[in-house]
Amino acid sequence: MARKISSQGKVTISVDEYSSNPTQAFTNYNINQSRFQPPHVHMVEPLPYDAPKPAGHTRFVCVSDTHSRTDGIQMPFGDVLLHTGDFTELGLPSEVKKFNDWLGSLPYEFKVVIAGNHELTFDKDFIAELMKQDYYRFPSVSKLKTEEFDDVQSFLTNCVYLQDSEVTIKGFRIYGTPWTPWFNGWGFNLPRGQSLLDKWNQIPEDVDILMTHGPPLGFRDWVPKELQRVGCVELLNTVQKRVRPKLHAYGGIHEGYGIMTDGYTTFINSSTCTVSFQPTNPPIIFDLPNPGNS
Ligand SMILES: Nc1nc2c(ncn2[C@@H]2O[C@H](COP(=O)(O)O)[C@@H](O)[C@H]2O)c(=O)[nH]1
Ligand SMILES: [Mn+2]
Ligand SMILES: [Mn+2]
Repeated sequence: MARKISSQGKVTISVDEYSSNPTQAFTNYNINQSRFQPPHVHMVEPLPYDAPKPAGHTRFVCVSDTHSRTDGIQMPFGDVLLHTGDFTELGLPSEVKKFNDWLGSLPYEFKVVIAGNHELTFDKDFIAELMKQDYYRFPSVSKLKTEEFDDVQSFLTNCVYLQDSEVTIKGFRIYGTPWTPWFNGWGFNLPRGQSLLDKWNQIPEDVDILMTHGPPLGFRDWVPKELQRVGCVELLNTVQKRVRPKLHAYGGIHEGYGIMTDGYTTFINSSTCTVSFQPTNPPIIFDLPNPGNS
């Protein structure tokens, strides 16, 4: 059982027995708990850009994984931009500045951004380790001088940058966190299981919108070339059993672009880039009723 309720009614998530094998966890949850079955769980058609925004709603524009390829993206009308990481290829200061200029050119009232595994310079422990190594896995990063990237977050002047932190915008509590399951040793990678769960445990209850870089298990997390699900099992349990946001926005798995619901939370994988890094998937818009509007 991946969830416990304390005498104070607080839900505690524990590490799932199949945490390290998400494909197996998916099968187990499906067979034993019908966790991914209709009618509650299903795909959702994206809202057309010309759909009128209902009164008393805020329109969110979700993008992710733009990977320094923003030039041709047609941005729709909306109120709040949510970018869920991998806005660069390597987190180079020049890329971050270019991304920030692009943000500055967009008309949204608010813009909220998290990092992904490609924002190497944003992960201070990762970059410190990289600088110690005498072989050059990422030559253009390794040749940077520390003072060029030390304060890289400060280049993001045209957005709110979240890193294991939250902001309230238009009454919505929005929490953002960049961590993803270890894959090829990039930034913000952690082993599946307790290490990632420790990060998810920092997400407060009552968050309206959760921004992560990668997907939870079972919701737009399929990697066709490997016939595998790669979403985080502990993230799924945290979202469905403890935090229960209205919107979970992410990217990370480019092939998983699309929208699903479990009947309560809407899951949006808005990866702009395809698996071959072509920036052809359009931003996804989503309307939420303003908090306090009944
Ligand atoms: N089998 C896995 N494949 C993964 C995982 N994370 C990412 N990927 C694959 O790489 C691309 C691009 O990701 P990026 O972070 O380099 O932009 C993604 O679309 C997947 O095909 C993983 O954890 N396991
Ligand atoms: Mn990516
Ligand atoms: Mn990524």
